[in-house]
Amino acid sequence: MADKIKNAKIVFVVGGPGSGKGTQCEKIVAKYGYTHLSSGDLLRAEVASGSDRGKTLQAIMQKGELVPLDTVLDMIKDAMIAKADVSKGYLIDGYPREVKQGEEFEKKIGAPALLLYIDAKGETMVKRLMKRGETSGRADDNEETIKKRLDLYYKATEPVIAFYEQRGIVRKINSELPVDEVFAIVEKAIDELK
Ligand SMILES: Nc1nc2c(ncn2[C@@H]2O[C@H](COP(=O)(O)OP(=O)(O)OP(=O)(O)O)[C@@H](O)[C@H]2O)c(=O)[nH]1
Ligand SMILES: Nc1ccn([C@@H]2O[C@H](COP(=O)(O)OP(=O)(O)O)[C@@H](O)[C@H]2O)c(=O)n1
Ligand SMILES: [Mg+2]
Repeated sequence: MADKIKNAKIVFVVGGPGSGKGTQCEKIVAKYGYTHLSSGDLLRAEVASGSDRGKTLQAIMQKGELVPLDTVLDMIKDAMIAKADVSKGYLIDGYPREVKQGEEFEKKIGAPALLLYIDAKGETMVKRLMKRGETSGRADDNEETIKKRLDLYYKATEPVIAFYEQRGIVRKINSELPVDEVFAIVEKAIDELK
């Protein structure tokens, strides 16, 4: 089954909480028709299903901690296979969260062609998430959990960027700019892929 996705273009979208990953992915989908898979959204869907597994996940996410690697990877892989026949490429949003997650993804699925590094200042991310929290209904968009997510991002996820920089596939995107200006930079990076 995994053979089907071996030749697909894979783009990792990495950045801190609230940096704007989801916002840019939506725009990429609209222009390029890629399949957007947000690992956070997949996990939230499992929570919403009310399953036992969802209950365990909810407790972890509420604390801003990382869900076990195999759980997330299996969900992403299943979702990729489900879209294999129609997909022009995949946006893997919010994964890998740590270097080990990237290594396992490559073992089980394949190598990314590009890593979009969505970069905003810590204070900007906190501000955006506090604002989003007014309406998002996300249990983790509160001050305490945001701080933990941010700490974990700097500790565990930033090394992912350094890891893929050695391969020359990282494109750093300044997401302090207005959304459309950010997207103009994103477009250049995606166009280079073709
Ligand atoms: N000014 C500005 N605001 C943005 C930009 N991108 C996103 N935002 C705002 O920041 C908030 C967070 O954006 P998301 O796209 O949900 O961020 P994310 O990186 O997917 O966040 P997580 O799902 O928490 O990982 C949203 O409410 C957006 O309105 C941007 O480029 N510029
Ligand atoms: N690869 C992933 C993605 C999300 N998660 C969990 O899901 C939560 C929300 O992820 P997200 O990508 O939607 O949001 P941010 O934390 O990036 O803002 C994280 O804080 C983690 O608890 C995870 O453990 N592993
Ligand atoms: Mg998101």
